[in-house]
Amino acid sequence: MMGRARSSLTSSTRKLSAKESPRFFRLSGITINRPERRNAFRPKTLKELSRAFSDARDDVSIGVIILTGKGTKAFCSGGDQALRTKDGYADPNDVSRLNVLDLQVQIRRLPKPVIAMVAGYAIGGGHILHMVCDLTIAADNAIFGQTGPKVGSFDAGYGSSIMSRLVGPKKAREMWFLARFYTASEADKMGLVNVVVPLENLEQETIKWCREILRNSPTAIRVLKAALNAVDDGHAGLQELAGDATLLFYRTEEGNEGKTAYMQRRRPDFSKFPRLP
Ligand SMILES: CC(C)(COP(=O)(O)OP(=O)(O)OC[C@H]1O[C@@H](n2cnc3c(N)ncnc32)[C@H](O)[C@@H]1OP(=O)(O)O)[C@@H](O)C(=O)NCCC(=O)NCCSC(=O)c1cc(O)c2ccccc2c1O
Repeated sequence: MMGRARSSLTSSTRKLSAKESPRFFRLSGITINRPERRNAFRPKTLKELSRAFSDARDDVSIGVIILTGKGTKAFCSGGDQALRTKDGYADPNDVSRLNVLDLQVQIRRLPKPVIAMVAGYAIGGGHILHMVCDLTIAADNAIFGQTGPKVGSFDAGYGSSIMSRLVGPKKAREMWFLARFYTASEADKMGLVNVVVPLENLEQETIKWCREILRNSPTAIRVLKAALNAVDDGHAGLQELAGDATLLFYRTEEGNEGKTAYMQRRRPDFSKFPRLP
């Protein structure tokens, strides 16, 4: 699969072939690498994931990010229950927190599309990670579900609200209250995923979707992601969208005139800029 290995995570960038890849058309693959634990995440895993997402965000040559799990048995089985404490999750000799919540916010607000590439189980906190991604490409062996009420946990944040948006309030109640597992084809019918493909085609299909996105305007996609999240994310969503407006303004002559005038100790001259209808 994608990239070079680190201890519990692989994070790498993968260039498309020169023919189809102008300089700015690249995708980044981030892999949770604990297949022996069905890719359950530890706090350390989450810190590494956060760093990898941050690197991919800051790399202006990266247009799309793929999040996946190592192997074909699981995308992610949620928080490592062996590291669960009374205050959250903790690596040995570290503080306890529910640190996956920070990663969910990071993915949600990252101004590039994040695609979950799911083979095998996407369960518990792992199921929520795929839901906060912008798109989900699922293999036909994928299985989706929450276990919270069975293992004494729940995610009443994005794990509930985004799910309800995706599958509707009745089905979201079913997923959480009964804690059943759903096949890829059931998930497809429920609107939890974008497409289901044979396992052997999963990576190829995901890259195909990335290429289609990469052909389109990065600014349009950036603003659309912020806009599609804005209402649900309240002030934080508005801040993201508003940040995009400021970013675009900074790139205009009008925006630059204000800064230049300040630096040149003169009054700004905005007279030549139209008051658009
Ligand atoms: C995912 C499974 C259905 C897979 O079943 P399968 O039969 O294929 O594999 P095994 O059960 O034999 O698993 C192999 C091996 O991995 C270990 N393992 C698997 N998942 C975990 C896990 N989450 N934590 C620790 N260890 C795990 C398993 O014990 C086996 O080890 P051996 O030593 O026996 O070989 C099935 O594995 C399964 O149901 N797993 C548990 C799923 C689960 O309940 N996840 C936790 C949900 S709660 C959560 O994720 C969560 C996290 C947060 O950070 C939150 C933060 C804020 C709010 C809520 C949160 C939250 O709910």
